[in-house]
Amino acid sequence: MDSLKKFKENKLTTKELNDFKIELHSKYINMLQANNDFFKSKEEKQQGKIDNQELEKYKAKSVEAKAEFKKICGSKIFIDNYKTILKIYNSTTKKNSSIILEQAKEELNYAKNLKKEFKDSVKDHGRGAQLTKLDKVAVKVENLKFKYAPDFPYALNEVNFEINDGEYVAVIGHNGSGKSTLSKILIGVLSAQEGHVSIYGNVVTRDNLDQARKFLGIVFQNPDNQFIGSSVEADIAFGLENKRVNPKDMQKIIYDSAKKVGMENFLDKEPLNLSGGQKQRVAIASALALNPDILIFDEATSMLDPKGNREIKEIMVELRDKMKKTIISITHDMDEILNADKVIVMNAGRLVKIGKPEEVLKDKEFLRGIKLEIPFLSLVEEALDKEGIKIKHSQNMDELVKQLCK
Ligand SMILES: Nc1ncnc2c1ncn2[C@@H]1O[C@H](COP(=O)(O)OP(=O)(O)OP(=O)(O)O)[C@@H](O)[C@H]1O
Repeated sequence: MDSLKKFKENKLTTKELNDFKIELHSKYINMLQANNDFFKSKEEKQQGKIDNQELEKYKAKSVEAKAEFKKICGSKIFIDNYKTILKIYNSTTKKNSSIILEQAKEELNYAKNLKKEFKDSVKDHGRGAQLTKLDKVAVKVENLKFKYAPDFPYALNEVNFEINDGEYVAVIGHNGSGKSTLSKILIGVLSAQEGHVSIYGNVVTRDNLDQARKFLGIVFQNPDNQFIGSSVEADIAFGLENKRVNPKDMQKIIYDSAKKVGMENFLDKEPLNLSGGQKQRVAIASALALNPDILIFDEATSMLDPKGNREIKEIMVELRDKMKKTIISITHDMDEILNADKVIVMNAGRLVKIGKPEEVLKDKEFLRGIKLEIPFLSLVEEALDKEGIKIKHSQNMDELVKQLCK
């Protein structure tokens, strides 16, 4: 049988491969969560809040989650497929002419590496990229198209945008508009079928993905499942240890990163006893320790109470203003767009608007039409405008009040 035919018979479909990557990601997150719950229950047991039986339940859940993660890493559909493809690939003599086979090997190699990389992708960014900055544009997305499977509709369709170095960009859109898909592509969990992502002028490919990721720090939605260490200090240290940072330098890096988010007095605290906002601050400190240029906040405020939500938004602004970081915030929270330099509006997989917040907010009917809520502040500005009171766009209520009281 020729190798192409053999390959076609053995190939994972796009859908199977994408499902595998997503499942792997989700099992990994579950494992972290269960691990944290177990840590927390140990402390609660010491404090006499729960009994041994309860503690054992948490332990069992954590063991189960670890086993599930291991299971998916070694899942038959994946390993068998990978081995078969490799065997066919290795036995074929006309490697150069067999482009499909070459692509298949790459694709499967990539998926295989994911299990190694996932630990890193959560904690381990910005470790001094080896790729050179070739451009002032931090992130450029060109004609990006992505489908979860060939017969599915496009989850992303001809998406184009640029994010300049030092810019704060909010990506908004109703459920199903493509925000999560875009974020998964930016952090390299999924790869687009068409189009490119460039980071500082480097087109991201499978070969340089790991290096390109070093420019990125990521803060996820759920503050609880981003911890690995048993104290704030250990947690921030985790990524540094992985990068084999000289232990002599670590103390200072940990302290400085914690200080940037106002957590320097919490270094010996157990992360799970912190508030949601504080946990997210530690997650930001862990990312900052590796000095990434770009920070992606993936719905990072959505599980926080109003205080935590405010804290994190303020930190995002500070990171841009004081540390000149590029901020990409993928969010449901329309209020957040007021802080941004640029807003990207997604709808049904397409980028439907891009511009400064005041430009995007001009067309309120359009935003309402794609089921987006207008920020309260803009409604106030609109009402004032109708009364003939002209004011500049404000980022928050304090600014608005100041303008009115001038
Ligand atoms: N794993 C998947 N398999 C198949 N289709 C998917 C998968 N994940 C998302 N989709 C589809 O892709 C499209 C974009 O979804 P996506 O999750 O990126 O949107 P979103 O804007 O992040 O939505 P939400 O705010 O609800 O998270 C939707 O039509 C969705 O149904």
